[in-house]
Amino acid sequence: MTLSSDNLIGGERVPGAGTPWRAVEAASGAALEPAFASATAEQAERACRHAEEAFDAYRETALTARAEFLEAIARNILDLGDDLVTRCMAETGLPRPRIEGERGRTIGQLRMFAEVVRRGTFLGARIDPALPERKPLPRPDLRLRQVAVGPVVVFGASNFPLAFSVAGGDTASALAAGCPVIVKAHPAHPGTSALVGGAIQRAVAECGLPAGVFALLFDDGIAIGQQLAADPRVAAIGFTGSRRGGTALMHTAAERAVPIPVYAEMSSINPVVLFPAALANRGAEIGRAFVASLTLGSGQFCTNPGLVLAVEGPGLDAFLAAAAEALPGVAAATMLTPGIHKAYCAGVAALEANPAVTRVAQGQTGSAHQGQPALFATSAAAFLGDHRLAEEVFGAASLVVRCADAAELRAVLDSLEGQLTAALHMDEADHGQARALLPLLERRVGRILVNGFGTGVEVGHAMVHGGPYPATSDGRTTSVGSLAIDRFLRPVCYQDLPDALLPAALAEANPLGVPRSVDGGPAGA
Ligand SMILES: NC(=O)C1=CN([C@@H]2O[C@H](COP(=O)(O)OP(=O)(O)OC[C@H]3O[C@@H](n4cnc5c(N)ncnc54)[C@H](OP(=O)(O)O)[C@@H]3O)[C@@H](O)[C@H]2O)C=CC1
Ligand SMILES: O=C(O)CCC(=O)C(=O)O
Repeated sequence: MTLSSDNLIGGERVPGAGTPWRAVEAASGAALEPAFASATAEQAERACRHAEEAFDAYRETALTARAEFLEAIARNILDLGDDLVTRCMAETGLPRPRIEGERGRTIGQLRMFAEVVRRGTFLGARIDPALPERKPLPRPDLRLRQVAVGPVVVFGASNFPLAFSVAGGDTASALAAGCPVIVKAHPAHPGTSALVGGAIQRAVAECGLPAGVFALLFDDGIAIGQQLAADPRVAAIGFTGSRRGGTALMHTAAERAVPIPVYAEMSSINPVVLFPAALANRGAEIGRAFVASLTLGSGQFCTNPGLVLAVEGPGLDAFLAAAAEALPGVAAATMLTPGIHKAYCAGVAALEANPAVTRVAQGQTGSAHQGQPALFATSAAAFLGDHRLAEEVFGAASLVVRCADAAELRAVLDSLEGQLTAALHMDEADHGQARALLPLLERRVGRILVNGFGTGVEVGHAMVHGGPYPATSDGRTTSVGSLAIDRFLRPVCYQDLPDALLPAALAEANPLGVPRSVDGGPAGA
């Protein structure tokens, strides 16, 4: 399969301009063909214009047609076959099972959103029928539905080249909502992005949709992303990446003449709380499971367990001893980009240099592009006195905080910024202590899980992959699961519109057969 390096705009392949750049093979640092050229400002402008032109027609597509479009994207991605897998492996250094698994997740996610669209629940149709005889004032006929917000810009993530990238959760949920999508490809995997972008562009044509429904733009700098974020036709942004990148986009979006929402998933250290009974009963077992989660995918997950909290005692000692025994057996693994590798090494070096921190164990050393796993420990007092210890080290490094008692452990949790997840390791005898922490955890995190680790987010209807700032820019939302569609919808109320003028979802006969509430309850109740 020939790999095109063109931008995809308005149904066409459009070569970029300027100095060519190439993807880097993660394992060797060698340049990969073909050369990519960044989109021009005019091309980004054109993508926005096409998206705006496509918006009204696309947002009113029949629900079945939109669902079939999402399914066609899934099918076309699968049809890319091994070309997609091998290119993705080369660009990211991630192993085949991971890429194949991520492809399955991406396809499953698109199909889940197809089902969400078919059901029509996301339209949130509500009817308060007119009460003309009501005293002292009659009530008008009120009907509400959710409508798509407008063109959405998606920034592909470096660490999930499929599931959080060109056809990932942000794109799938925005398309499901009825929003055209413009993707700014991540320069760490442009070939993967080109292949997946082509699959979406083909699906647009096969389904007879307006060509502006999808665009893919390449850039190895921030100019195109900033331009897109500032474009008045763009209505919302989806982003997964660094805190610096996410907050820069938040600022751009807030400073526009018409500010728009940015849904950025950024940094998280995902506290793991080890309760006393669980530690006493199976501290060593938890230590081994923790090392497996810490080092999965070279730790390059925003859900990676970067902080462990426990009260001092023999159980914690057993946990640390088991982790210290397991970690040296773990090989160093290729990291996604030289930049991410460098940032990881700098984060580990800062922990090494901190006099209040001791190194518990290290994994094996590797090549110049591989990250060496590392586990550190510190006291609660030191952690509370040094905010740098709470910063994310993106990769397979974690910090154990030894607490004198439950009150100190609570104080450490209370000091944390917003997080994606908190993992609690507990046995039945720990329930009382865990219950006491739940209200605090609810304030800090998006997902609380028991006897597991946060890596490997399930794509479903009850999933929350979000959390208070800086885990995300808007803690009211999730970027994974069917609720992610709500980010790209807004409610419109129709008051006293004649039936003939109402959108089909709200017409009296309910021709779409979508679920609707009447007077706040189920229709017909
Ligand atoms: N929490 C998480 O899930 C993740 C966190 N990270 C963190 O991010 C670090 C860097 O990784 P990376 O994936 O490159 O993340 P970045 O946030 O640096 O980049 C993500 C995307 O946003 C773009 N971007 C970055 N800054 C801006 C800006 N100011 N204006 C417009 N666009 C911008 C990038 O463009 P370009 O690259 O072309 O400059 C890229 O397309 C990692 O070391 C890690 O700490 C990374 C991945 C996931
Ligand atoms: O753990 C996962 O499955 C998802 C992690 C994630 O969203 C990320 O690393 O950006």
